[in-house]
Amino acid sequence: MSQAGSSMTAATDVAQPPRPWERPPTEVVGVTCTAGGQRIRREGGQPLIQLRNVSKSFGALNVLRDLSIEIYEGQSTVIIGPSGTGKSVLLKHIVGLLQPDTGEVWFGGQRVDTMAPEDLVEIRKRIGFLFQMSALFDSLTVGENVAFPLVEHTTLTRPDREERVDRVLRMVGLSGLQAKMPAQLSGGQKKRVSLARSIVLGPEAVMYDEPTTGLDPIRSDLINELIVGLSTRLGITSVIVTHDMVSACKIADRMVLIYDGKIVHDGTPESFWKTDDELVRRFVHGQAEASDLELISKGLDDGEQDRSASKDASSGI
Ligand SMILES: Nc1ncnc2c1ncn2[C@@H]1O[C@H](COP(=O)(O)OP(=O)(O)OP(=O)(O)O)[C@@H](O)[C@H]1O
Repeated sequence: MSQAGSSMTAATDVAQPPRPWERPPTEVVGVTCTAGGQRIRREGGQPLIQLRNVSKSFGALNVLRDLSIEIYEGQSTVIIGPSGTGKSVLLKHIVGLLQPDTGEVWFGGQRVDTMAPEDLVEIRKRIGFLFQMSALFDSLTVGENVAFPLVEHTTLTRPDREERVDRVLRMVGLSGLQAKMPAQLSGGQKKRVSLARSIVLGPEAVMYDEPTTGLDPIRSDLINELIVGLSTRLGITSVIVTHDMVSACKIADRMVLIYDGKIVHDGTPESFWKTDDELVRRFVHGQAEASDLELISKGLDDGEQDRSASKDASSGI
């Protein structure tokens, strides 16, 4: 009895840790940006891609708001931001899959958004696009999937195509899988086949839309290494949309945070972890906003009360 009494006293004396929304805003929690290791964040060359004052709405939804950005040759630029903030929409503007309501999009000194469809085909040969889903043709073999852009856009002979397919499959660590069907591959292998297809035409730039989504940490790391390798060894300009902060730290020479259709922070990954900007800190540390946490907490309180009320009712109290 006395023991129970003293432990109760001790429990009330112990200072309780602050609840998540009570944490001081400047407190650093979660990961730091060490995933890049010894990687040197590279300066880019000339601007290869430019969005100038781009605005884009879908009905009443304003997605991009007067957004301007220059993406530099040879650099890996990682775009981060909350879901639905327009990151994929931005990538689609670069390859001419979407046109801005106002503003301009340029690639390699050519204006993309007003380009005739036949010229756009030429631009798209210079830009690889790795979609969120692997988007492989299920009825074609791995080799046929990777060769597809060569059949569509080149006059290479079959042996030359096969030689090129072999080469890119070797680059992504999948040589010998030409005859497999996509259904026989793991998620990570499908991504790599898709990446091989994106680079088979020898593009100057590759757009990656959430390349590691759905992959385990080891397979994600393999994709990250490939992205870094393609950029540092082949000089491919990369634009990567991701929610994965570990990947972002590893891949990025430059990171850009889009919030509410605008760029709110732009710099090296390290600058994101050092900044005092509350919005940026919450995003990179994966901290929900206090107002959302309070709402969830209130909802859980209600749920708890409902549960104990229904337990009381079923036990006849
Ligand atoms: N073709 C379209 N027609 C109508 N609405 C669209 C279209 N494309 C995108 N949107 C809307 O624009 C908003 C931004 O979409 P987007 O895919 O760019 O978001 P995101 O930042 O990439 O999000 P996530 O991180 O969840 O992938 C979303 O609300 C989406 O529903």
